[in-house]
Amino acid sequence: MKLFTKMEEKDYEQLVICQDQTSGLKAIIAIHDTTLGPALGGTRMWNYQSEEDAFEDVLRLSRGMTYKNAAAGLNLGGGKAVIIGDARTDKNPEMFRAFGRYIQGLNGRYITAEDVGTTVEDMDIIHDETDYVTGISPAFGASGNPSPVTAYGVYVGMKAAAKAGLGSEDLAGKTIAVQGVGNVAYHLCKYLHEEGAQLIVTDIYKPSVERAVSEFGAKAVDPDDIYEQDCDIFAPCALGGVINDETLSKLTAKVIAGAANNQLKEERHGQILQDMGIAYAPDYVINAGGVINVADELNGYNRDRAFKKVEGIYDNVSRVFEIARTKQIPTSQAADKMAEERIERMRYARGTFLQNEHHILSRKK
Ligand SMILES: NC(=O)c1ccc[n+]([C@@H]2O[C@H](COP(=O)([O-])OP(=O)(O)OC[C@H]3O[C@@H](n4cnc5c(N)ncnc54)[C@H](O)[C@@H]3O)[C@@H](O)[C@H]2O)c1
Ligand SMILES: CC(C)C[C@H](N)C(=O)O
Repeated sequence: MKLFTKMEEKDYEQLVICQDQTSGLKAIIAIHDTTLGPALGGTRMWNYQSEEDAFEDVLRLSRGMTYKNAAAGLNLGGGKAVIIGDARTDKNPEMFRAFGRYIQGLNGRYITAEDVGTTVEDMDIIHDETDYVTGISPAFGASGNPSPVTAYGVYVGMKAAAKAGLGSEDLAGKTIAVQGVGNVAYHLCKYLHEEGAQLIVTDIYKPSVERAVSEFGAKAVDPDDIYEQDCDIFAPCALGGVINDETLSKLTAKVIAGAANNQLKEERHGQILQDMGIAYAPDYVINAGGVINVADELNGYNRDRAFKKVEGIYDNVSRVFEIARTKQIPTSQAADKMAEERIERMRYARGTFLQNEHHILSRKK
């Protein structure tokens, strides 16, 4: 892989490769853009097939965080980290201590949190080595697991998407197909069930499916069958790239709104969704609840304030649909436009020289 060519393509600032033989740590931190502030984004632990896959993933995810944080109105740039390994079998405390020291070495350029494969407990261990970590235990006055808050954001964002695509934000009686019922989607299903939606669920991990069936009366289907289910809304809540040439022809839903990052396999799939008349709530706009919640820790965490900010996802998703409608562009492009314009405006606004710069981390001192 030609790393510099890759970095130049989307203007990445920095890649940090971390290795610690004793603990088995093999990690990559990618900092995409720090125009708005320090790069905040989670750490994913995943058993990548190849090192190249890990680089591809961390690069894509870190850029996604630049757009997510910008679109959410946060004074934070975008970054992400991946640890190569099996989250069920390869973890040890020393691995996260070593990783925490690498983060500390970046002196606040990168702030981490949870992502797929990492937990509050892992963040607490990282916190033994650095303050540049969020999503740590409430015992530290912090916000804990971001997943339930992400789910709340997806729920309110789904309502906005339903209004755009189905003419009403009321989800009672609507059929919603949920792909992956993990940490976020479990809580999402709870909100949807309470509102009276009919749920169809799938997961490669059977106990999660059984829980959704018994608690929410969901209908269970095999993972490959989820796309063609007769439904109003498709909610991708597992991994990325699920909206692609193969799956598009199977979809019956009029709305796509879910938690997964990087749902579109390629940018052109956003245009295809528009041509098909499917209302797509761009992933990084609708799933920003977790990062909004952990970012609140930088001000001294307040749960009510964080939830209030997360409620703003309804307006943000609506705004994206409005931009898409007036400019006649896909919602994926409308979201990019919204995020890029904010970054550009702030690039100018923050150009004035200050001897003692005040920024989001100044509050942590
Ligand atoms: N946790 C958060 O706060 C947060 C915030 C923003 C975005 N996200 C994104 O949302 C998604 C879900 O996050 P999570 O924290 O719930 O992760 P998770 O690992 O708890 O849940 C994902 C679930 O998807 C299942 N899955 C994996 N491949 C599948 C497949 N092919 N078909 C069906 N199910 C499959 C897994 O078994 C798991 O139960 C991820 O893409 C994550 O990056 C999470
Ligand atoms: C900062 C985290 C809570 C990030 C989260 N995993 C996301 O993708 O938004």
